[in-house]
Amino acid sequence: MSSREKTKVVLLACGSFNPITNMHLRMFELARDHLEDTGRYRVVKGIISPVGDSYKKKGLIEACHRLEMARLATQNSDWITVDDWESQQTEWVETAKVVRHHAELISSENNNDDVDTVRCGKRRKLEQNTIICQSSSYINTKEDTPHLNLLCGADVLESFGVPNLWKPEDIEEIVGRYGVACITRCGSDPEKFINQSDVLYKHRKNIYMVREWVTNEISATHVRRALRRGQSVLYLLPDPVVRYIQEHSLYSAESEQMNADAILAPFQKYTSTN
Ligand SMILES: Nc1ncnc2c1ncn2[C@@H]1O[C@H](COP(=O)(O)OP(=O)(O)OP(=O)(O)O)[C@@H](O)[C@H]1O
Ligand SMILES: NC(=O)c1ccc[n+]([C@@H]2O[C@H](COP(=O)(O)O)[C@@H](O)[C@H]2O)c1
Repeated sequence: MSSREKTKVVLLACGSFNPITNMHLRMFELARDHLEDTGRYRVVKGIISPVGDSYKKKGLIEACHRLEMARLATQNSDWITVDDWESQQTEWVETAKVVRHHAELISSENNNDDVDTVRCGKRRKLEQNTIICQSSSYINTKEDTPHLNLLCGADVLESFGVPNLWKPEDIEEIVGRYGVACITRCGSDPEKFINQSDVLYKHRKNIYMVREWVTNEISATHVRRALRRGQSVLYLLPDPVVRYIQEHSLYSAESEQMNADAILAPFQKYTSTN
């Protein structure tokens, strides 16, 4: 399959990134390798979308710091970017809505590309939604619009089963319409979980299981704990992130108590309507 025939994919990771770790970055590399190894996909972009402060997770520090650390971590990447749309919303945004927002952006950007291709006067043939621009031998089709996949760890997939955490229609939309690239994580058994869930089993072909053979339990929770105890976090996080944390004295016993008495936004939202 030539690279032009491959489906373009954008990987979107939603999470706390409190703080961003090397494992978060590695997830993107693993998923890109896995998808491209199939010979059917070309991963064109990775997006990191830190959750907003109104998510109310215990120990969640301000989004401005989490965003800045994510930006520092990806400053040398030529394909992973950070997006602040989600974190700028006044209320917590369901992941399905975040995915939809980015899918719409990608679609509108791609449609603009079509218009530009036509406007540049190089259009030779318009056939079955296919615009062939001969001078650059660039073929742009409606099918060429990159497809969005949610990138997550197996714990997020398994959290779909937690009562009042996810709306069933959101799970259906994320898995059925977009698809998920899921990185294995110690202590999780995503294949078993998929088999036990009717909706995940129905859409199992849209779930790309990405195995991390070098089992790696770098977690943001562990990093925050080490920081509270004055232990080194070097090599767990990108160096500029370590420096940023030191400069701003982030992550203390006090910051870990943030939202300690709050109810996580999805529970607040879905429990009260039941
Ligand atoms: N070691 C890991 N292996 C696989 N996936 C991971 C790993 N660490 C984080 N992820 C994934 O990265 C995404 C963003 O993670 P997020 O920051 O929300 O949680 P986290 O890193 O598990 O942090 P915390 O420890 O604070 O819960 C999630 O999809 C999560 O599953
Ligand atoms: N119903 C939902 O859309 C829903 C529920 C729980 C977590 N999430 C998202 O999952 C991500 C990871 O959350 P945790 O850091 O709590 O694992 C966050 O971006 C959060 O917004 C979404």
